[in-house]
Amino acid sequence: MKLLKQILSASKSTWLQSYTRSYASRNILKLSERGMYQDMFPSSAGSEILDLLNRAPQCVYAGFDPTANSLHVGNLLVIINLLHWQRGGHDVIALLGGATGYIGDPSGRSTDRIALQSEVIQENVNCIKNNLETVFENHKKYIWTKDESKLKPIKVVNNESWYRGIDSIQFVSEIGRNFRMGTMLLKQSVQSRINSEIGMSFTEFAYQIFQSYDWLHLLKEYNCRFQIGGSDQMGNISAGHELISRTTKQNVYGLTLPLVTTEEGDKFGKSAGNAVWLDAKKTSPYGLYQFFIRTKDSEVENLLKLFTFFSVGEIQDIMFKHKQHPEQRYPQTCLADQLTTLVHGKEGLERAMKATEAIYSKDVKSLVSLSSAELEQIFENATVTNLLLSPGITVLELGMKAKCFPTENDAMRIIQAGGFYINHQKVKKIDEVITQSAHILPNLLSLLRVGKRNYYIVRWQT
Ligand SMILES: Nc1ncnc2c1ncn2[C@@H]1O[C@H](COP(=O)(O)OP(=O)(O)OP(=O)(O)O)[C@@H](O)[C@H]1O
Ligand SMILES: N[C@@H](Cc1ccc(O)cc1)C(=O)O
Repeated sequence: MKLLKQILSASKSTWLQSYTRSYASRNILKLSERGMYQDMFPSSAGSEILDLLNRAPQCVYAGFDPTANSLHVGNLLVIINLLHWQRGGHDVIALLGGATGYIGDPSGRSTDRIALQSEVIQENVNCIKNNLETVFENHKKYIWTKDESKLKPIKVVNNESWYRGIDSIQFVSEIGRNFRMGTMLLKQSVQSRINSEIGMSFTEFAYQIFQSYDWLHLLKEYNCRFQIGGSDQMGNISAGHELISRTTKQNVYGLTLPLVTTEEGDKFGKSAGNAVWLDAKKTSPYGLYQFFIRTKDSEVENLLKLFTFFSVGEIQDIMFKHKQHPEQRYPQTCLADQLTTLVHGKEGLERAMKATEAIYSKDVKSLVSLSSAELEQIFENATVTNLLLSPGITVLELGMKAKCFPTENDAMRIIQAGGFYINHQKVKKIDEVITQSAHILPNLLSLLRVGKRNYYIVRWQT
């Protein structure tokens, strides 16, 4: 019983003992009026939780497995919920699954995950840590309008740090004993897999034990009584609740959030291949901004409630304004502005606005300040060609070399009819000579357009 005794007697760390400040609203359950919660565990614990929240600041955690080198918009909802806890004066822990990343959470998956190499896991842990810290920092800097010192810093922990020293025989013998096979088998994540043709590995079956032990560890170390996660985490959260009930006298609680889905109803996930990423190298600030700008009118109020820090009253005002002038897409702009700022800071928002202008303003000035990577990201469907700037090359030759036209006849007809643009400027003369000063941007690129929206990028080699 050494392992259990050790963990049960661990001293509470000091950062949780400084409950001196008082906050106006600690009641995190109030967020249910914004549609923030899907489920609560135990389901009858509402008044108990309310009592605890009102009595003193609490500690909450959410975990993120390093299955990719960036978090995404689905995870962002979990982060935003953590931020609400922080704003309410509570202690927030973000757990990086440096150990659980080797095991693989079966929740919501139809097949076993491919095992990741340790260098990949390490790299992913670093990237996700960076995502989390950036969002919390941007929130403090740009969105939280009150006294900065009132936000307690988040604590980022990696579960690899406590599994490293644990003996596997001792773990199975002491912790495994508290799990009943029948209960484990009944979990949705197991049921959906066990009867399938491919089945499920023991490794993934055992995942719930590790997430449960994490919670027990955090409870002992930091008095962490709350765990949040997407609704696919309910099975793991209830397993943790059971382990803690069996081994301690303490009550703990889980809250799950609705899953953010695509229009087709699929969960946005790291490994599902449809993610909108928080890392600017994977989804540019412009891409993130546009993702929220494209929100349908029928969904935008919902997303404002879930993803922003506007009060319910402010959201009603925004929607009222929208009813007067729906064509202005005001709620979508509020959503995109706040979330781009949260993820990429003010500078990221400026980059996104600059890119939007580059596409919609049709002014050459809007292209001049963009880097080559930015231009290629904005016009992501454009064909990119590398060309040598040979003296005397004409508009017609350029159009052909950049693969803008199928035949020379088409090229001549379209250019002379006014359907060809270089850097947003119409060019009609097929024999006009291309020069660096007139047709090439300072970043040695030219943006060609045929018709309204067929873009081609030329990277010039001089
Ligand atoms: N689309 C989503 N909507 C809401 N929460 C989500 C969504 N995707 C993930 N989460 C939540 O984010 C937390 C971290 O999840 P995790 O790191 O495993 O990401 P994931 O995207 O689900 O990864 P994977 O696709 O590899 O399973 C979990 O609580 C999970 O439920
Ligand atoms: N299982 C979670 C991540 C997680 C990992 C460890 C934990 O202790 C908690 C949560 C997921 O895949 O979404």
